[in-house]
Amino acid sequence: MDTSAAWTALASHVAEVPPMRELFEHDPDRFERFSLRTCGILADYSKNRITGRTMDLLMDLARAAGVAEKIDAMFQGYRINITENRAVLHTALRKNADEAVLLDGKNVVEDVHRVLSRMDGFVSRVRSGAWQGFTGEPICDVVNIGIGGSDLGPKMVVEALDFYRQKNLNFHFVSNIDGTHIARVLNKVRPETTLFLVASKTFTTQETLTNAHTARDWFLANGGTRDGVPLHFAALSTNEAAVRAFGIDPANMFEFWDWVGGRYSLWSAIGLPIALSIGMDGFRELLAGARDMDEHFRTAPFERNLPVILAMLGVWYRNFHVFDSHAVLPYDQYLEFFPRYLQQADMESNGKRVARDGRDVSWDTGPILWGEPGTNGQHAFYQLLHQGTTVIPCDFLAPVHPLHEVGTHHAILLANFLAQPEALMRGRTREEAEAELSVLPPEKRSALAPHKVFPGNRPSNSLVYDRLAPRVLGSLIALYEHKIFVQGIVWDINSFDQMGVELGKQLANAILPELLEGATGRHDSSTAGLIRYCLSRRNELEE
Ligand SMILES: O=P(O)(O)OC[C@H]1O[C@](O)(CO)[C@@H](O)[C@@H]1O
Repeated sequence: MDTSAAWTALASHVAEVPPMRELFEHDPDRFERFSLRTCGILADYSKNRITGRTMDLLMDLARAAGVAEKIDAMFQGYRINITENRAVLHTALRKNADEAVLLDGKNVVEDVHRVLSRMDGFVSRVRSGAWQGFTGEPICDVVNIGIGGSDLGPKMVVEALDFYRQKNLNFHFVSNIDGTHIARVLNKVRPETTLFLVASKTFTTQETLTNAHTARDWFLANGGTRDGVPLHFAALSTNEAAVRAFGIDPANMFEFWDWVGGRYSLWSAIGLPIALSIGMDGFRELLAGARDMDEHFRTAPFERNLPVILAMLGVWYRNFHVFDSHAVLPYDQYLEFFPRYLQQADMESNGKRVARDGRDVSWDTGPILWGEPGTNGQHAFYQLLHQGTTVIPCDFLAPVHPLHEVGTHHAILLANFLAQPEALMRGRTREEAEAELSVLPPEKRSALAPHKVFPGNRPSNSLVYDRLAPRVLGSLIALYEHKIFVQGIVWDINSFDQMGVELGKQLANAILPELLEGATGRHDSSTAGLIRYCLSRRNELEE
């Protein structure tokens, strides 16, 4: 890849791009040239270190990498997850019922809509109160037990769409094996009125099964009856045998399939908490928003294709400027968990060091993704964004309209949302800093001025939508999914496995019996020393 003509051209082009301040001064139409409106989102990418030529070269690279062919292959259900020999068909989860996607000759869209209608029935019974617990009371609390993709997606969306939540239902998400997590939730709910959703694609994940057992034990120890278990436990999974073995009736299981990656699963039965919260119509709107973005991604020319543009800008910074990290900064409190959700989507997908053919890559792959809602982040880490020695490309997101009516908050929020990218781009020169300090005596002025200089030329994208609603949220999530996909193609990695999470799990499984039995096995001196310390301190603390 890094020896291709497109790559080489980009490498020598880096030095040709003038600072953004200059580019804006010379081109009053820069916003029009480098912004795009699609699927309810206005994306302004003009505050990037790009010229028209940069974008041409980036699109050449996308073409050379075979992005168009790979998009087709994904949508058609080819087994592009080569290490697991699986299709990657989360896009089929948002197809209309009259569409078809064939996998091994079977139309998977029929399966998708069969499960959607089962979800529909369940959701309306729970929401209307027709679904009753073992004492005849309706459900008030839904506890989703899952981790990774079986937690982050539904949790992020339930929180993001809390405005639309049916208010007599409360949602809780338990993921961590740290017993504190489930204990704190169980303290807040009653067995009579709680519905547990055990969400796990594989139904073998240690954290989820341990938490699910704890929940069931708590249910039975607090008045719940064995006959009541089916009224309070449902499973969201691909693994019917394991669901049965756990003791959940398959009648209470909402199915999905191995062609849905965990981090792409919120559109499947894993989205049941979302549907319970906002209703099935709302869930279908979320799917429709993703479908809008799928269509845009599948059909728009690269030059007007938002996921491709954002992906290639990311490649520009990661590979040609060697920027390590990328910040996602929603100026929308409802999107509090969006960066955390994207961490799995992006870093589990593209945190790879081996190319599809098994050879080590000689180029950088996925960045570190992180972020926090604005304006909170401004008072924490923005100092580094503006004046640190490292450059961090940012995505700023904001709604034009809030979903509340409290005072002037939204104008203040938007002012900050608009000012931060401007400040990052413009910076402040030494002359400007000195001019601001003109009231000071010259020696004080020159001592202080360097500290007030902002280098500027720091890139960002601004994404604006009308107001956070299921449809636009669906589009936003799918936008990032496809961005990640395109980058994986350019980096020639398999974005759909996650083997990097295995080794730690295996070693933890080896250490667990040592902790339980109080013995230390064969480890390096550091790990052995830590195990010995924990064992002896534990004994001392328990005495
Ligand atoms: O849904 P499951 O099978 O419990 O897996 C949970 C998570 O664990 C992983 O396999 C590894 O962390 C993720 O990819 C997945 O989302």
